[in-house]
Amino acid sequence: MQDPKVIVALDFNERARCLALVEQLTPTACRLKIGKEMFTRFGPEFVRELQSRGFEIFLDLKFHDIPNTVAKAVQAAADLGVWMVNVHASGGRRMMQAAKDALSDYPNPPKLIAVTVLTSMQPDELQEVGYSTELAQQVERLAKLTEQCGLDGVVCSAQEAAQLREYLPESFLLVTPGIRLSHAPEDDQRRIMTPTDALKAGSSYLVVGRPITQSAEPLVVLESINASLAKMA
Ligand SMILES: O=C(O)c1cc(=O)[nH]c(=O)n1[C@@H]1O[C@H](COP(=O)(O)O)[C@@H](O)[C@H]1O
Repeated sequence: MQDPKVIVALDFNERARCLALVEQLTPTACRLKIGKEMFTRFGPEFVRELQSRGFEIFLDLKFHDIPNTVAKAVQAAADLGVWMVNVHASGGRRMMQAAKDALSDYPNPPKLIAVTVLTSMQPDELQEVGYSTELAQQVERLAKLTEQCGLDGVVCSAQEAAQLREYLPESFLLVTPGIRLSHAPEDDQRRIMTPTDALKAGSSYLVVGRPITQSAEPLVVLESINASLAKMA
């Protein structure tokens, strides 16, 4: 597969257990995501270890800080040679532009994307933290702002993908976590969708964690997702 659609979210507290899973996967079948848990425990060295096995890495640290701090953090991610890195769109225009500008001198910069509204959030929780906008409207607002700032795409739930695709070009990446196979538990996710529905709705990449990592047969699950997506091509 030239451009695998699945990004496997590696959220483990043990390096060895994580590597035992990674050994079953191949860079042609998926990319890998390292997030806050593993990066805080095992640091950049672990990212390099996975890269040395040929995997492209989405460094999911969701930077959200003052523009200068986020710009420097994004440069640190670029120096690490990751494929993708993210910030929170709610950090605002100046923060996102600073992050984008910080990558301008890199010949092959990571894809820079922004989180709109976390896929674990549901409408009442958004209201509770002070947003009076409808959830889908808030996603749309932040996606438009992200595009205006020149970033490569957004993280959103696949439930919003079709709506966003109405005015965002194919080249603008919609990276969608909250992917669940039918009948699987939603866990702490709230806005979920199956892999094929997500792709149909316009997702560019699917972030899949527990449905693969907690499965007794992770490779079988990954291969069956890839096969179902391939059928749609
Ligand atoms: O940026 C992300 O990757 C992300 C954004 C979001 O809105 N929701 C979300 O679940 N994620 C990440 O995607 C992964 C989803 O994992 P599972 O719920 O196990 O499939 C986790 O590593 C989350 O940190």
